[in-house]
Amino acid sequence: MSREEMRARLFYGRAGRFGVLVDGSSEIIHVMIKGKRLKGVDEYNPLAPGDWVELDRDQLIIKRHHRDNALQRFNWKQNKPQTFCANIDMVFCVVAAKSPEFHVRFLDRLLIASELGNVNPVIVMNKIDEGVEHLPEIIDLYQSLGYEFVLVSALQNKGIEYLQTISQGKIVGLWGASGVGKSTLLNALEPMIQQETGAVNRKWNRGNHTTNFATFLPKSGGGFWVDTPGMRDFSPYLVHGEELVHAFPEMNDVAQACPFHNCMHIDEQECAVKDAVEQGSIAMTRYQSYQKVLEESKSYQKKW
Ligand SMILES: Nc1nc2c(ncn2[C@@H]2O[C@H](COP(=O)(O)OP(=O)(O)OP(=O)(O)O)[C@@H](O)[C@H]2O)c(=O)[nH]1
Ligand SMILES: [Zn+2]
Repeated sequence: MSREEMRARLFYGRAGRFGVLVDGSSEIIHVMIKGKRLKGVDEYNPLAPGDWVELDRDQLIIKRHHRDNALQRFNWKQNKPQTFCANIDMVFCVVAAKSPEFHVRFLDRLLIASELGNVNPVIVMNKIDEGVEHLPEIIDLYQSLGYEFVLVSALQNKGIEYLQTISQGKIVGLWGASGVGKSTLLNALEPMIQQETGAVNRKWNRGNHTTNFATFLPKSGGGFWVDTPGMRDFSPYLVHGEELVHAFPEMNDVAQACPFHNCMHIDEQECAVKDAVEQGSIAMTRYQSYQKVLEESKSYQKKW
């Protein structure tokens, strides 16, 4: 790194202006990308909260550093991948027990995108005060896959301390469908943040991009919360169809036994994954999630 260049971390941004913290500094400065476009990056948003960037001596962003991980989806409106945040420690996949109605496929999509993005997911089921009696099988299934499944009520302050404990000092993303209670949860997790959240959002999320960007919010005791916009539909972004199987912990090993080494586990005559689904060792709902996500990715991928 030359003396003129500075490494900085991006905290928020929108409409071409980004709030960054330069290494060694404690004050956020507002900067832009040099020439408005980052070389070689063709994404809906070239930069996301959590990105490490390089600034030149005029404090213009000239480079995005390699990402260790990222939360992404495919943005159908823009026909491009969209990154919510990068370089985080874990993500809470937030679902609601009853309202909005719990959909196993939506949860799978959050998990798939977390796995594809190389971010460790924790399933957080909120609004358990509305009842979970219909859900024990679901909880069993996801626990058997190795996922942590935490039951909470943001409204009644249940399970909140546990979430605080497991996320102590970490950078934690929150994502989920619209209305599952992410904002309420964030306020329960971080009562001090309440006002600040509003202030940051008001300032940076004005206009018609309101629902599209994530923001880093400081946690008491170190680390950050990364609040993402509520989503109505959600498509994990697949660079190649082949990578999808790796997002399923229960399929990964089984797939090694498929006789065709390019097996996509869909139409092939012999397939270890399909056999496992028939035998019940892979849940049908999970396989259906696999099929759907693979199928829809074909419409934005030119070739496999
Ligand atoms: N019963 C119950 N309701 C809750 C709980 N947490 C949140 N809610 C309610 O759910 C509704 C949606 O909560 P929000 O926090 O706005 O949800 P959100 O996920 O941030 O929604 P978006 O802004 O659309 O992403 C509100 O009416 C909350 O009061 C809970 O633990 N129990
Ligand atoms: Zn197969």
